[in-house]
Amino acid sequence: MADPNESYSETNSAEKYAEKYRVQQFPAVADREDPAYSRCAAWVQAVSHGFHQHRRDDDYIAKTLRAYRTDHRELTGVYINGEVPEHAVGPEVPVATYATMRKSLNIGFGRQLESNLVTAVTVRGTHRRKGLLRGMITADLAGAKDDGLAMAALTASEGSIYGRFGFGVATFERSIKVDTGPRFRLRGLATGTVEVADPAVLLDVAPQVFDHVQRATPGSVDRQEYYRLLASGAIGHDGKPDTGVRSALHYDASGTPDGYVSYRFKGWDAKPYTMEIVDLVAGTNAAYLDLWRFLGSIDLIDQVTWAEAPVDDPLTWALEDPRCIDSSDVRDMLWLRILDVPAALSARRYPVAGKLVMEVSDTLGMAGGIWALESDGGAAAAVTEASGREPDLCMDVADLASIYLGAVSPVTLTAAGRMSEGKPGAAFAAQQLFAVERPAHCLTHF
Ligand SMILES: CC(=O)SCCNC(=O)CCNC(=O)[C@H](O)C(C)(C)COP(=O)(O)OP(=O)(O)OC[C@H]1O[C@@H](n2cnc3c(N)ncnc32)[C@H](O)[C@@H]1OP(=O)(O)O
Repeated sequence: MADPNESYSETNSAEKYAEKYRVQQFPAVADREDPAYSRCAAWVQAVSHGFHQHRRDDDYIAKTLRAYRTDHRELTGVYINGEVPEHAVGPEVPVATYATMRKSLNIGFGRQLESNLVTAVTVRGTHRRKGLLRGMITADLAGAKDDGLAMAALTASEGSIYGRFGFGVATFERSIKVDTGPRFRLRGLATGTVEVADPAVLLDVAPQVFDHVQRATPGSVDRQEYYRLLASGAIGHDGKPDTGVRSALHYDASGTPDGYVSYRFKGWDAKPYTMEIVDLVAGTNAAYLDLWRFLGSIDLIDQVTWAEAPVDDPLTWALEDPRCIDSSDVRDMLWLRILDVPAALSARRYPVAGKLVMEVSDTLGMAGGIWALESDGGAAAAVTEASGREPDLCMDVADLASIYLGAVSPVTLTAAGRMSEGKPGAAFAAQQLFAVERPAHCLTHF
């Protein structure tokens, strides 16, 4: 990794504040006897503060750091140099936090690209807008590129923060409420079996089932340890075991689990009576529909809600009455940042034959240039440096990230004035080149 202090001091605002702050980067430590544990514990408290959550107790911190350790998270903290005012939070608590872990991203047709996942970005309100985020993120992206990674990814708290750092929205999600009353009927018949299971089995089964999704779904990001804990009820959003979580498994014809749903009853005070999906992971089309058949059949329940539903959802087309779905809050989900354009383009498979010369601009100066992409419509694609050639399509690196998984159309980005065509029809050609085999969707928040 690049030295965070070095890149940090390269930015103007950082130079100004270099004397006031110091940046430390360290791995997550889970052993309470380790002298570095308390630094990690203070870091977790700072993240909770940054996201307006409760102060964390020792148990929560221990569980969190165990999960972080499993994911090999690297933590960054920015600390005040010297004294803090009397009674203020101590200098051992960072004023800014940032973390990374490395996981696979499915980039279409089963191909996986190791990516730098950015998470837990916070800057204490009393130190905001002094360039602390800019310092941390530019150092980290440069370090990830130096390590040979072509891609960084994050999920954003606000849509206005990360475009300036070259991130573009690459997948979407929506919230749905599904009326499971008498009009809920799916076309066709169940092909597998669904059975209720002890949620604890998901500690083992959830990662196995998710692996099917990871291999089959463009846009999917391999999951962090937290998810199997969440799905099994071992940890709720407050860090305590969630005894309200229930689960059901879907079995294929051979009796192997290939899907699961974790869900929670919202209580007799919440009308209409509602089952809330905690996690729904289906490795096959059949598992997905059968799990919905099961959810639609739960007695005494009027509706099922899911906050992480796909936008292009087979459920809509499987329902005899698609208006059973009340959909809201369609929103950006996965943001990508291409660190190395030729490496990212070469990693992809393109479903049609074609040639495209792309000019990519990058205000951070990391990944700009002109490249020619030539695909034979099969497994092979050549990406060559093409400085001096007339580009067919010009774009910012954030827009290339948006079209990379096929979920955003270059035709739309051209209409929006974000891309420009040097050759008429180039945006449509790019749309066909960047298409993937099924709609991109990411079930992993991080
Ligand atoms: C991947 C994740 O973890 S997403 C979670 C992000 N964190 C949060 O939302 C928690 C609450 N917010 C915060 O902690 C902070 O306000 C942060 C992290 C969003 C920004 O940190 P800061 O140190 O204030 O940002 P910094 O000073 O480096 O600003 C860099 C640039 O981004 C801009 N910027 C920063 N935050 C925002 C924002 N919320 N909306 C719009 N622009 C922003 C700044 O104006 C600045 O622009 P410029 O360089 O063109 O002048």
